[in-house]
Amino acid sequence: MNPIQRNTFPENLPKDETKYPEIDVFICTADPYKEPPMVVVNTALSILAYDYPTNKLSVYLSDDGGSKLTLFAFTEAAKFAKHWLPYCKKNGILVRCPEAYFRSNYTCFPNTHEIKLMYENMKSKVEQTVVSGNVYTDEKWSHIFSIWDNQFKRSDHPTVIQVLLDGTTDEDVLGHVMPKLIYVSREKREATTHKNKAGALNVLLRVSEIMTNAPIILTVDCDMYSNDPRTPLEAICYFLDSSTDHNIAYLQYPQSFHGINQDDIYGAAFKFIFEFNMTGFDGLAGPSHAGTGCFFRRRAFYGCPSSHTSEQRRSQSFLSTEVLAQAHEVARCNFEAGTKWGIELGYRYGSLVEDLYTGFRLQCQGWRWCMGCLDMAFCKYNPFNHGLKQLPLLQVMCYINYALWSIPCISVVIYSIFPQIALIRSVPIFPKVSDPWFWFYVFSFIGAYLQEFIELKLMGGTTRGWFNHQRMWIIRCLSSFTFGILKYTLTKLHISSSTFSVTSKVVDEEARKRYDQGMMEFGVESPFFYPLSMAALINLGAFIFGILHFLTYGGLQDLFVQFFLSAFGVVNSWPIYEAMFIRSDRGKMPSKITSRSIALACILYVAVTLVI
Ligand SMILES: O=c1ccn([C@@H]2O[C@H](COP(=O)(O)OP(=O)(O)O[C@H]3O[C@H](CO)[C@@H](O)[C@H](O)[C@H]3O)[C@@H](O)[C@H]2O)c(=O)[nH]1
Ligand SMILES: [Mn+2]
Repeated sequence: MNPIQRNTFPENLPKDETKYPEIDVFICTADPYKEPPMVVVNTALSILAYDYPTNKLSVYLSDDGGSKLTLFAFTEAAKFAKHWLPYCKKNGILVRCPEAYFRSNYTCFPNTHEIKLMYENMKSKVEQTVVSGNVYTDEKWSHIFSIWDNQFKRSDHPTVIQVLLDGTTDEDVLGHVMPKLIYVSREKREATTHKNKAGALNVLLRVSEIMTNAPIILTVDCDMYSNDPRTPLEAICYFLDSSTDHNIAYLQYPQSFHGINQDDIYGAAFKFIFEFNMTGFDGLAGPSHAGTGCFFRRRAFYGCPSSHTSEQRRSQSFLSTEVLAQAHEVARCNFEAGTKWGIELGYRYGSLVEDLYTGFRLQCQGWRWCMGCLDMAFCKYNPFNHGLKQLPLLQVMCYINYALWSIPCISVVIYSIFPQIALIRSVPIFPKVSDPWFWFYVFSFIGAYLQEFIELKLMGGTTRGWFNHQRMWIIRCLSSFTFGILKYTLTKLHISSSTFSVTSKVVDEEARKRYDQGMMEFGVESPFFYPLSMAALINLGAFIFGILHFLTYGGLQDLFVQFFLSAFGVVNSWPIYEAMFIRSDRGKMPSKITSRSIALACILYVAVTLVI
């Protein structure tokens, strides 16, 4: 209704940098094999190298993988940072994630080659360590790995907190103070639940409060490097500007994905969310929170805008034994028992999409700006009930749109199977072409698709990109959304439990090449493919039947809508037919899935025909 585009003018910030607020940055990682430590290190380096007073910047790494491999990678990163930071700052480098920088078309400076060599040495050292699983390190660091004894398990271990750059004695090669870098792996015990990412962030909230207590917090996923070193300066423009609302709880940067192929075959850029929905949300009560790339006011986590928390500086050095002991204490796994953490304090629990949910709850408290979605739709503080009491109606509708994101899959499943089977049985179920109601279907179909097309075009998308986007939506409905709803139902019936399964960030070079050529991957034996390939087969059968019907009896007046749906299904299923019957590369559909899908499609057909 009232989309907002914003601009900042960091050049107008006070010249006196001592007036800038301190920033605590939280990076989360959870698995050294799905999230290779080098990916995490690159993200951290892009942030350590920010153009921001280094004595005001502290980077905390939360390692839910409890991995000495990740810690080792960070000890190496701390050493490399001493060269990387001055290199970037002196030469005004824009991309400060070394991997992305060295992959780009970079300009050569006198020591570029030397730095590149250093980076590559570090990379191969870390990658070899990950493969071997054995850490060999210099004397300076070796003692910090002793905690990984035989008893130390990923799901059962004490808290580990290691200060890797302390902000005082650690200087870069030019003698400048470095930002602080702190590794935190919270205590894990098998008997306690750990609340996934929200739990990890709440531990970092408490640990950082004890150690540095910066009033501004930035949260980042481990694979989301920062692509602009001036980001924190832009962010503080909002927090320091006395003319803006003091109730700004958070400032969400859009996620932008690298490595997406030309026509985005997986519809993975989520431009709708970041370019369209966010600006619209902003015109209401503020954007939704998207998990990563978000600056928060620390006090937003502690209550309503009017409530006050301690923002005073601590007198003790953050390296003192007392401070470290306290930090260990608040990272204990049963620290939250009986407290309001996760309910009224910090990141809110109860949804696998802690980001959307926490943002929504913060806005409900009066803060401005800003299978889990279903948790959010049906929990105590759902948008319908809780939201309507606190937020404008349109804002609530935006959240309902996200909360019920997966529900349209019910109609997609129905529309991809039943009209087609009815077509094969020559049973008309939609109005004939001559019936005025036929135009209702034409209008709905064209209306929905044209709107999406225009919006994607306005965002600079290609026509193929739009086609892929709509195809992926159908694919998601027939796979992840359907399974998501099933899983949610089973969880609510206590037949199954919900878990946060971390997305793998490992790049398979062969699959990468296929992706660049625009080929989809079906190469794993995933049950997700069954509904998809069954629907593809049923649509193909119906389409062939429709053609035969037309050739034998002429006109398809009565069955036109059904024929159109199956033709549309066939066009959308093309990559699935290729994967089932034509391709021979490793990304093709496993033959077991193909044969089972054929059998299941036949069974479904017979079962439905017995009913209609
Ligand atoms: O127990 C856990 C589980 C996950 N993570 C971290 O959470 C982040 C996101 O996990 P990922 O597997 O990459 O999930 P995505 O679905 O890609 O993440 C999107 O969706 C999440 C849930 O809405 C948001 O938290 C993320 O910011 C957003 O990028 C990663 O850095 C993980 O290391 C933890 O720290 N602890
Ligand atoms: Mn992710």
